[in-house]
Amino acid sequence: MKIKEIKLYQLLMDMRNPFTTSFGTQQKRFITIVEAIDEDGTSGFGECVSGEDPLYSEEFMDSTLIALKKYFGPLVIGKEISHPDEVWEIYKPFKRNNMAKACIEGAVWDLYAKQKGITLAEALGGKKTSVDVGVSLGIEDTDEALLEKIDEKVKEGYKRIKVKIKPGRDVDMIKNIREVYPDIPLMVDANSAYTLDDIETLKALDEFNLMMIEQPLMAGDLIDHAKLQKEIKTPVCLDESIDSYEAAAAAIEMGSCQIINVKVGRVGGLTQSIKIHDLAEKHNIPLWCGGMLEAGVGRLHNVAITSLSNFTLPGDTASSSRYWFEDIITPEVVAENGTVTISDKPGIGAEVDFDKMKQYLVKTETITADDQLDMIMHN
Ligand SMILES: O=C(O)CCC(=O)c1ccccc1C(=O)O
Ligand SMILES: [Mg+2]
Repeated sequence: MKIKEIKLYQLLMDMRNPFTTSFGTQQKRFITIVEAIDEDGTSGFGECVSGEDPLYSEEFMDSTLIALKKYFGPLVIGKEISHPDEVWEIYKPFKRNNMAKACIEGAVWDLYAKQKGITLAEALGGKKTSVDVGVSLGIEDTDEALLEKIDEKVKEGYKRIKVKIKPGRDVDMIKNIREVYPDIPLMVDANSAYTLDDIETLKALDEFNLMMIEQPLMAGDLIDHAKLQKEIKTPVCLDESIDSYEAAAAAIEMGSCQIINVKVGRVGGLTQSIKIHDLAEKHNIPLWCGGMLEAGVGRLHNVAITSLSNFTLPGDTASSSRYWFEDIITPEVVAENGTVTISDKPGIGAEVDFDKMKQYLVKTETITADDQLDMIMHN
């Protein structure tokens, strides 16, 4: 394939429910959709998952938009690409900016699958035809309000419930949940809100038969996570800390976690996700696919990567309707009884609906062969 043009659609979508984590509360989501158009007219789609502000990681929507326009778009336009793995190689000299890299790479993967007439899941080497999913619930003002949400999601059949915690909204809250639901598959996500000084709190959480504690400490603190994992029996799951294949390898070797949450954008794309998948499988580290409040395109990429064999735990890819009044794809992602069926249509398996997208569109940018790489450094 040879990409002729890349279109970036920046969207602003209202969320159906406010979502609160230890970072704060959000009610709107900025999203960038990438369309990579091949010489033969086929389009592949990707979605940039960076946050609006650099709270989850260093990337944010304005930074990724610049990175896409200035580097990662021009770097692939007009190049003969025979396999999507080559995109990571092309981007290699350019450090980090993983979410920006991943969304174009994802569009190239979709394009590749469409040209081969196979599903994205098949192109990635996935064998499953459906995937199990759970749901991630934000912090609520009261435990009663959270219990109501849990009740709703348990009834909808989600395969596990994840609740966000932060200092002051942790042990008592989990105790109250466990009193009502002693047996549901339950886990917590701290988004790095604790340090080892909070070890007593984290040890107290060890008593509630949680599936895992996700990212209790700061990203980068692989050593402290290893120390923590030695002190508790609940598996530590890493999210923010696993920002590359190398970080995954280090975390596994040091015993910093027993479970990894793979987010395609965070690790730099689908090729890197597969590499982490294969390594984790070899080391008996189960995986699940995390979410970044994605619109439909990102949601379908998550479903596709979850089709790989070592994604054995339910992920965060809940139904489109949990997040959006109307998603931008047809059909939307639907979890029925906690299971999403993978479409057998080529690529991501649904149409990007430009009419639906119009209502959210803030701006469109087009990158063409005229947009040469503009750098101070020269080879
Ligand atoms: O439902 C989702 O998309 C996942 C929600 C979620 O937990 C999350 C949302 C935004 C940023 C980080 C996280 C996280 O997994 O830590
Ligand atoms: Mg997380």
